[in-house]
Amino acid sequence: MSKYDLNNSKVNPSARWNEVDHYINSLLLPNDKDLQAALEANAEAGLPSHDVTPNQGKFLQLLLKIQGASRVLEIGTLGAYSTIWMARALPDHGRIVSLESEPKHAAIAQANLTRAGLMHKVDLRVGPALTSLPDIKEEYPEPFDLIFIDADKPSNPDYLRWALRLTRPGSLIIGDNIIRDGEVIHSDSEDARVQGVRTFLECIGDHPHLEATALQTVGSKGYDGFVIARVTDSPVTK
Ligand SMILES: C[S@@+](CC[C@H](N)C(=O)[O-])C[C@H]1O[C@@H](n2cnc3c(N)ncnc32)[C@H](O)[C@@H]1O
Repeated sequence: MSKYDLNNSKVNPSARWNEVDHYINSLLLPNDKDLQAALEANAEAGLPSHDVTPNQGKFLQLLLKIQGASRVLEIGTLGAYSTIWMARALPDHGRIVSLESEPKHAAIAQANLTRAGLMHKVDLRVGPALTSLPDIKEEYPEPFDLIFIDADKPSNPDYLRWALRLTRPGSLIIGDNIIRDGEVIHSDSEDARVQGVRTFLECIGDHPHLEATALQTVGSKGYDGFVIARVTDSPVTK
């Protein structure tokens, strides 16, 4: 019997998800020393391993390229692993603004971005995102092409309100970690992160100018998923 036989109750399916991620990555992803160095520096500094997986980073990078994005906003930098993936997809004049509340995380992020030669494309702001966002609106009058929301989940409904102010028809808004091991379906959850994600998804679903879907994912970081919403110029029929 294969060790991956899911009918075998002794098998942990996450081992299979992990190995499939490794298989996919070995075939499709670049062997990038700066991305690897960023993960190593994050671990050495004791940062939580809450960065996107390599194949998710590549997915974000492809979305930026498909979107032709040159102005990107990220809420939740951590050690800038996702920032590096996205900054690599920007044109020469492109810019990614990344918001991080923890000074220690931001310092590691800055070192990782500097090592990767990307600091000239990144505006890294330290402080609670809800404090930084009004300044961003003042300083960046042009709408963002893509916003990646990946910080404290209870604030996701507020981040969505800001994202709608900072985008234009055609912009993409992406939210990470919205499945949460399936906990998202529990309306009576006492987890503020689950409730934040549920309200976020409900606001997206109710908004007349957002067309969206959410995908469940499995992989080396377990069972989770993301939502992708596109801002529309005319109301969406749902
Ligand atoms: C999931 S991690 C981000 C991972 C990163 N996007 C990546 O994939 O490499 C979330 C980050 O958001 C930061 N964060 C939490 N609350 C925040 C807030 N109110 N404002 C800004 N950043 C916040 C945390 O300190 C943490 O570094």
